Amino acid sequence: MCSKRIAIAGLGEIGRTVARNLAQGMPGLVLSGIATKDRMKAQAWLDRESIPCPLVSLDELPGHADLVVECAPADILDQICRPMLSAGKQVMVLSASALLPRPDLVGLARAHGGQIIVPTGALIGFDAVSAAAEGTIHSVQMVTRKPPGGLAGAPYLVENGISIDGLTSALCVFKGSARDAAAAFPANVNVVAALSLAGIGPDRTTIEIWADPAVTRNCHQIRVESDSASFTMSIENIPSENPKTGRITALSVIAALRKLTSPLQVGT
Ligand SMILES: NC(=O)C1=CN([C@@H]2O[C@H](COP(=O)(O)OP(=O)(O)OC[C@H]3O[C@@H](n4cnc5c(N)ncnc54)[C@H](O)[C@@H]3O)[C@@H](O)[C@H]2O)C=CC1
Ligand SMILES: O=C([O-])CC(=O)C(=O)O
Repeated sequence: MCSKRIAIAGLGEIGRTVARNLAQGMPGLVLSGIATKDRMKAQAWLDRESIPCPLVSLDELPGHADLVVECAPADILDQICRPMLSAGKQVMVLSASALLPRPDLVGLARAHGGQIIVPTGALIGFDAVSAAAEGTIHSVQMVTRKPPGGLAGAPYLVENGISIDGLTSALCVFKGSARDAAAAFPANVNVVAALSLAGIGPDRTTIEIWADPAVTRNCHQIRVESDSASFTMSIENIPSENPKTGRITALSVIAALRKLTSPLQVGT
């Protein structure tokens, strides 16, 4: 049987870990292409890691892959998804915040037999949330606490003149819907965007975001009330070299990729 060809768009924190794992060998999957901004830097990294893989442009991805892992800046989500979905292929989307204002991409997938897969990423418990969503979920509330460096530069902070430099105690910088949070913090709370898609949608899912100098991890707490169960989940993510991104995110992608071809699937 032919292996499923997996390409990566964005060779940063997540992309490099996924590339390394695919290159080391994952049953039924093969690393087939990488699209990156800086080709020279990417080629030097591939050489150092002894990973043979073609570097391709974003519009060449459909010719090289059955599935693209999108782990690039949010503003190029469209450029990655459109060609793949129009060709009836799959995209695993990490920039979930950028997906919320683009329901047309789901329409495109539907029209052409393509698929968008949003992995659990840096969060937890999408199995329980999506199971509860088969019944009636009354509310999904999330609280995120990050070290200030994990929120630095977010558009909402800049536009509203909110300084988080030199904080000595926790500051609530945002309270509102997942939809508004995703627009306000596009590179910081993809987690709540993904959670909203698993559950009751971006307008009914709520989040508080705290800049907290007392934490060293990206901490997320979720409370779900539904007609089948009430549950509280929390995760404390160790930041990767990119302080915005928890280390577990790339591992979630690898686990989701492994499920695509595994003879045993565990979890919803
Ligand atoms: N869903 C989730 O749970 C999570 C999602 N994310 C999101 O995943 C995405 C990737 O995160 P990281 O790997 O940490 O980011 P990163 O900043 O480390 O890597 C992004 C890479 O994309 C490359 N890039 C820039 N422009 C490009 C272009 N035109 N074509 C191809 N590549 C380009 C950059 O050079 C960089 O290497 C981000 O949007 C981030 O916000 C991050 C953490 C958790
Ligand atoms: O959602 C994100 O973009 C990243 C995040 O909170 C984490 O890694 O814990």
